[in-house]
Amino acid sequence: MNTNNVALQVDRITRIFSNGTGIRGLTFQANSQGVTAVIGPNGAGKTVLFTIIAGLASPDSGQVVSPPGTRTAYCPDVPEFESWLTAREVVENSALMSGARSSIAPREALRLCGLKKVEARRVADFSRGMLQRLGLASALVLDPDVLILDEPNSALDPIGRADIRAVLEEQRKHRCILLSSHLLSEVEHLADQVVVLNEGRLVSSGTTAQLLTRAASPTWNIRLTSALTTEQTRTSEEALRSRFPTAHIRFLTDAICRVQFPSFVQADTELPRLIAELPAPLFEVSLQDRDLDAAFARIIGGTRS
Ligand SMILES: Nc1ncnc2c1ncn2[C@@H]1O[C@H](COP(=O)(O)OP(=O)(O)OP(=O)(O)O)[C@@H](O)[C@H]1O
Repeated sequence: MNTNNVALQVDRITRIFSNGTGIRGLTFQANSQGVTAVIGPNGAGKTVLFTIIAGLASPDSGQVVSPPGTRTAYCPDVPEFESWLTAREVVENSALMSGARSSIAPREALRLCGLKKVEARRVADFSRGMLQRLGLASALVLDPDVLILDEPNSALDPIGRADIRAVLEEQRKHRCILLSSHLLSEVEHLADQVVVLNEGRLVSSGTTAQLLTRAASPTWNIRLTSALTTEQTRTSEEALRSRFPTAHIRFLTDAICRVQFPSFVQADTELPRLIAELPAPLFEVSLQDRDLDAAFARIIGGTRS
């Protein structure tokens, strides 16, 4: 393994439960700085994978390799704490457990995670969102090289999500962050690398841009400056379909033509030619569904058994 920039090498990890579910032969690596997101539908195997990487469970086979001395912290989706402790005591205890001088002091971690005002409150009255913030604060003071966050924003309101995103944007510069999330817009903002699991298998991985390009069957709406007659849309559709046989071409209205190409590569060469052959001048061209949700649906849709 090239240890220079790699914090984590997940090597053919398999864990199968007696009911046949689990994870199978997962292999990927994560860099020392940056965010690797693991995404997948419910039951895909994200939590099983994370607990193995964190050393809380053992795989049936395969291994997780990290440089010697790597410190790992794992934060479950809704962490549990002793209910009689205050938020500050929880984070201070966590800092004590780290046994090392952390680069983030407890009070700073509480502030970063938006808990300064409630640091003296007992966690018994904390909401799920506040517990998620507290879980992250407790993990940060451990100063981990690998920070594993299982759905860190599942219980957060939009302000909470923005707060945590800002914390992770800063923390990604210092450590390897491994996170899972069903909020793909958050993943798209944060992740340098995305690993897609489905039914326990790795079905795709790469940068967000690579995933979007690979999974895409890109579609454009082409709006014309003037409306066509019914006869014009019919003959134009026929002519374009015979000139561009691999594209799906359909007039949605008398002034909007929808075109879908099998790949971006093909669209790069064919879309300008197709626009030049339309029977009226162009008003605008807009790319449809260019987000991770759409790519994810296509990746998962294409692998469901
Ligand atoms: N202790 C266990 N015993 C039996 N099956 C288990 C156990 N833990 C997990 N599984 C199964 O392994 C599969 C993966 O579960 P996991 O919790 O990792 O999914 P996930 O991707 O985290 O899902 P979600 O998005 O719903 O949190 C599921 O089918 C689950 O039922």
